Amino acid sequence: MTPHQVSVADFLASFGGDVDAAIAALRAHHPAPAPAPIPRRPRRERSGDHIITVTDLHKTYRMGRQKVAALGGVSLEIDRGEFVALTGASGSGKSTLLQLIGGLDKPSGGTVMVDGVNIGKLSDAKLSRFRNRTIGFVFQFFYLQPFLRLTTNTEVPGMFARTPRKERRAHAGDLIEAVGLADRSKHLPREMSGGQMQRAAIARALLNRPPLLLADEPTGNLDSATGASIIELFERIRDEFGTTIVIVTHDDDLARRADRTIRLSDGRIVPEGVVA
Ligand SMILES: Nc1ncnc2c1ncn2[C@@H]1O[C@H](COP(=O)(O)OP(=O)(O)OP(=O)(O)O)[C@@H](O)[C@H]1O
Repeated sequence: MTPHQVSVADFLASFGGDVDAAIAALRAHHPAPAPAPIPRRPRRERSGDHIITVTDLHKTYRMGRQKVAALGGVSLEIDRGEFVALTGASGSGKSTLLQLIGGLDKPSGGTVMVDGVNIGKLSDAKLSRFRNRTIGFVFQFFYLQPFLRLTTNTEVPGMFARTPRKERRAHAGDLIEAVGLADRSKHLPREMSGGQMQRAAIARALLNRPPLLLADEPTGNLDSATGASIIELFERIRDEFGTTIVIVTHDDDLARRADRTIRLSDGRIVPEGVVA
């Protein structure tokens, strides 16, 4: 034994045999390293195969006599397989734009094409079928059914799509595993953490194998480490399933991870390179 080496027994004895005190002293001496920042992935080449084309989109909300112009002529294209972050100050129109792309609300003017379909031309029934097949939605507050266990919660979009029970159950199981919740499949939402509930909501959004995933502040209700794991999950989904992902976010870490950021200001897109 060199003069600098001390046996475990001697080391413990110097704490009067108190193991917890010895561990605390070791931790203080070697603090846990700070989590490594998530490396920035190289920006992808755009394919030019547009899954979303928005042209001169306007949205004005009317509240009695008052009019609020939420979007004032937005045009954009998003490629198949792209991961895009919509950013901008509060009230700049991000959620409104996401809702119009998802067919959850009607524009006051302009068109939205998703997967080759002009969604403004669809009847309500056709739009609802189209949405269920083509778009997965993820929200800040998860919106899981509180009384359904994880497997059944994940199956819900398949019930609306009339997918045979056996098939949708098997796919729900695969997705639950893919989002890292295999050991929680019998849990109710209240028996899961916020990060686990968001993973569950993401698994559910993917059940009908939609080519497009829209997420409104998906990390808004999570701490930063949990948020980072959700960002990684989105990247994996984009890479493994080729899903196009569009996210509204205030989270700079999340926006930096996207292939492209589209910034809104007062209901319009800020041209790249311009400081809003
Ligand atoms: N249902 C509504 N009725 C009336 N005005 C609305 C409605 N929804 C949004 N607005 C207004 O439209 C504008 C854009 O709102 P939107 O929610 O799209 O902004 P946002 O950028 O997503 O904001 P935040 O980051 O705060 O969520 C805001 O001025 C808002 O007050």
